[in-house]
Formats: sequence, structure tokens, C-alpha cells
Amino acid sequence: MKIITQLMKSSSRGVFLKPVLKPLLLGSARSMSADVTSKYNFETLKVTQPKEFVTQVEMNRPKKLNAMNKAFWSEMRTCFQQLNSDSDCRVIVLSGAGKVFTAGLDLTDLDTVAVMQSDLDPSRKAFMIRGTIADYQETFTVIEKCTKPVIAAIHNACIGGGIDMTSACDIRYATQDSFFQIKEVDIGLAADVGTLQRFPKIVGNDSLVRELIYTARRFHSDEAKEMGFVSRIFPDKESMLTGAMDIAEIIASKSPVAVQGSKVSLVFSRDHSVREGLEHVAVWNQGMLQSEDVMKAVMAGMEKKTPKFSKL
Ligand SMILES: CCC/C=C/C=C/C(=O)SCCNC(=O)CCNC(=O)[C@H](O)C(C)(C)COP(=O)(O)OP(=O)(O)OC[C@H]1O[C@@H](n2cnc3c(N)ncnc32)[C@H](O)[C@@H]1OP(=O)(O)O
Repeated sequence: MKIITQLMKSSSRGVFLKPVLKPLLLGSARSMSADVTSKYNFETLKVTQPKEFVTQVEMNRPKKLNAMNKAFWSEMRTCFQQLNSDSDCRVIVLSGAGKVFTAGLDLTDLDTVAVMQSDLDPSRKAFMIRGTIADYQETFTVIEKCTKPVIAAIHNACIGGGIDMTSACDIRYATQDSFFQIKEVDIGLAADVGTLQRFPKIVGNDSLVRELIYTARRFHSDEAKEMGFVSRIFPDKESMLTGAMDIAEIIASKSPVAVQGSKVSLVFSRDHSVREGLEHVAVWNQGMLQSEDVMKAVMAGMEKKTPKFSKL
């Protein structure tokens, strides 16, 4: 705060700063890279850049209701690791192609169940299964590790793995017709790729969370909003994607240093005490407050201009 005050004082006094700041504030006009499919070439995901700095990741197995097969579990990890270091991406919209958002784990994909059915000695089999579970956990943890905010745009069914996945996202929007189901107990397993860890922290109603997990009952968009799992409901998929893109565009226009630092701090603070969170953000900001973005943002605010921030 002290640094900002000093900046504001010195810049309002010192007109000499203005010629230096003007180009910083306006930034350089850059053309949008429309086609990103060559750098993101996946079988189960379609990656596009609908707006500058906004990336859309669409689960793309519509005929299979975007059920999560072996390729999906691996491609999601690669995709989000790549996006994390892509300076053309500042925010991600995650959606599903076709009739439903996702039907969860692909129950027909023999590759995903093969490991459970091998003839190995039980302990060796257990070690193998443990490795697979860890890989699958990472498939959604990469969403959280990716410093760019991820907006889930959910329509129709969001089942099983869909809840694990969207619980790792930053913002969740849904269509009026959407429904959700923590379905793992119905297929004989305790959810193990994030729902039990992240969903309760989002919803904050322990009794309701346990009811939904133990019964695997469906809950619909209105209930999802009431419990705080989704923050906005749209009449249909088209209006939801427009709404998600509009919010994404606003986020993408902000300082990437500030937005991504905020995500890192929010994720850290969720899993730590207030004291530890404060300490973490102080150490983080002892570096980040020195960013040119602070000066650009403050000056733009004072001059009622829209700042343009350099790629991060
Ligand atoms: C280490 C592992 C970590 C991960 C764990 C994850 C666990 C989970 O995700 S548990 C949940 C698994 N998913 C399900 O149980 C969903 C089952 N499907 C449904 O409830 C319905 O299909 C759905 C509500 C999604 C859609 O219903 P609708 O009436 O519109 O369509 P259907 O006629 O039921 O289905 C159409 C065809 O899609 C096939 N299908 C549906 N879900 C899956 C799936 N999860 N995996 C594979 N295939 C699926 C369904 O069999 C139909 O196929 P076909 O008969 O050939 O047309």
C-alpha cells in the first residue's frame, strides 16, 4: 500500500513520469492469434482462443457424452500444464461439446479398468492402482496448479468425475437445465479424485455434502446455486458461454500479475491458517508489488484510461 501511495504521490507531482508512462499505459496493439489448434492438438479436447488472452477448452467426445476415457485423463494434464506456461492465455473457459457437460468416468473404456483386473499379487496390484489414482488426481489438480483462473461452463449432466473436475475450477456457471450427481457410491467406490476434498470447502454445509455423497442423489441448478456450488445460472448453453466469455474478457484485461497472484494466494489460503496465508501473500507480494503493472494500473485509474498489460 505504501508503495502505491508513493507512486501516486510521485506521479501526480512529477510530470516527467508521464511520457514514460503513456506508452506503458496504452501498451502495444497486438493481433489475436485465432488458431491455437496447432499448439494444442488433442483427441478428447478442443482448444480455441475466442478472444484475446481467453482460451476455451472444450471436452470433445460428444457422442460419448464427454465420458472420461484414458486419453482424456492424460490429455487434460498435458493441456493445463501447457496453458500454465502460455503467455497468450490469461483465463480459461472449460465447457463440454454436445448434449451434456460430462457423464463422468467412461464406464466402457477397458483401458481405465484394466489395471484393476490384472492377475498381479495384491500388493503389487495395489501399488499399480495407487499410481493410476495419483495420475488421475493430477488430471484435476493441474486446474488448480494452473495460475490462470478457470471458469467451468456446465450444461445438462455433470456427473461423477465432472464434480471432481469442476470443484477444482475457480468459477462455476451453469444452465437452468443442468443437474449434478456425486455418483461414485453408485458404482461402488469412494470418490478419489478431488470431490471429497474440494467440494465440501466450496459448499460449506457439511450435512448437505454428506447427504449428496452418501445417497448419490441428483441435485439441480437451483439447488447448486443455493448451496454456492455455482454462482450464476443462465437460460441455455449459448447465453452461458456468452456470459462466461464476457467475464473471462474482463479478467483477461486485468493485470496478469495481480490476477494470477490472487489465485495462488486463494488456493494456498484455502488449505492453510489465516496467519500462514497472510505470511505467504506478504512474501509473494514483496516481489510482485515491484511489478510495472502496479504503476500502470494506478496511473490508468487516475487518468481514467484502460491499461494494457504486457504478457506474463
Ligand atoms: C480412478 C478413477 C477416478 C474417477 C472416478 C470417476 C467416477 C465417476 O465418474 S462415477 C460416475 C460414472 N458415470 C455414470 O454413472 C453416468 C451414467 N450415465 C448416466 O447417468 C446417463 O447416461 C446420463 C444422465 C449421463 C445421460 O442420460 P441419457 O438418458 O441422456 O442418455 P443414456 O441413454 O443414458 O446414455 C447415452 C449413451 O451414453 C452411454 N453412457 C452414458 N454414460 C456413460 C459413461 N459414464 N461411460 C460410458 N458411456 C456412457 C450410455 O451407455 C448410452 O450408450 P448407448 O446405449 O450405446 O447409446
